[in-house]
Amino acid sequence: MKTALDKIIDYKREEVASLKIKLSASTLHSDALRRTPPRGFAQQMLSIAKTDENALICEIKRKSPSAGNINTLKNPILAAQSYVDGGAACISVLTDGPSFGGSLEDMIAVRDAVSIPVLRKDFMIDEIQILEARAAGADAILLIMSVLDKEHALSLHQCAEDLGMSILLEAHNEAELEQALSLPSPLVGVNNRDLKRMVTELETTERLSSMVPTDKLLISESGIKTTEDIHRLRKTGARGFLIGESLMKSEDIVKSVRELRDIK
Ligand SMILES: O=P(O)(O)OC[C@@H](O)[C@@H](O)c1c[nH]c2ccccc12
Repeated sequence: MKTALDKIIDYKREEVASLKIKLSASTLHSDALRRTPPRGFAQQMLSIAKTDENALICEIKRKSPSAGNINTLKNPILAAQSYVDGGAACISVLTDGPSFGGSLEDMIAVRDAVSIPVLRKDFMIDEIQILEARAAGADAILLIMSVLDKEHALSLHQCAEDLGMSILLEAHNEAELEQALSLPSPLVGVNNRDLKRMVTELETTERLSSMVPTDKLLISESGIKTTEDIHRLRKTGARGFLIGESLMKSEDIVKSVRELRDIK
């Protein structure tokens, strides 16, 4: 049986095919090169982590296959500004439409409104999506190891790096983490959510953390709700945290971000 993730990748292939009909890679490439250089996403994460503080990637997320509707969010800029005011290191914007209700326009609006680095969060399977991301201003992309073999991951990594972008590598199990660690990017995310089974367990970061060497930044992703969660995850050495749903549902986003950032 096809998992939700398989279905997403099926329609991503169609999206990529129609993007290639609509826009040529060379046009997107020159648009991407004409942009001012990316803001240093990795640099920002690493410099905060070095001070032993929590480097938060706060996410704009309208809905998801696991949670359903999260926040219909008329204006993603307001949430993004609250993330900045609360002390987020960086912002992630989900741009997938069918499953997450996002769009590239959301990312563009947020990137224009803030001065911290912004990640375009989508399911990257082709270089053209990376060119499109940079042409739209994105500073960083996510590469999900469970949908890419090593060679494919390496070529997408190279493409992003050539454009000066940062790369967040995502793993959910030992084999995926091994693959992520073989790539140059220092940003290694462990997703607590199993995208195939849609189960979220903070134990995932606890189990995998010992594999991550000290020259990489361990970023715990998904299912983080409370300061207790962060306190618990810090014991694994994680200093980066990717948080979406709980912040999108918060009544006072600035306060929530600040609390999650300050807890030790
Ligand atoms: O909303 P949460 O549980 O705080 O999770 C945020 C983020 O980790 C999650 O959106 C995510 C992590 N990796 C992904 C890959 C695709 C889509 C979504 C994701």
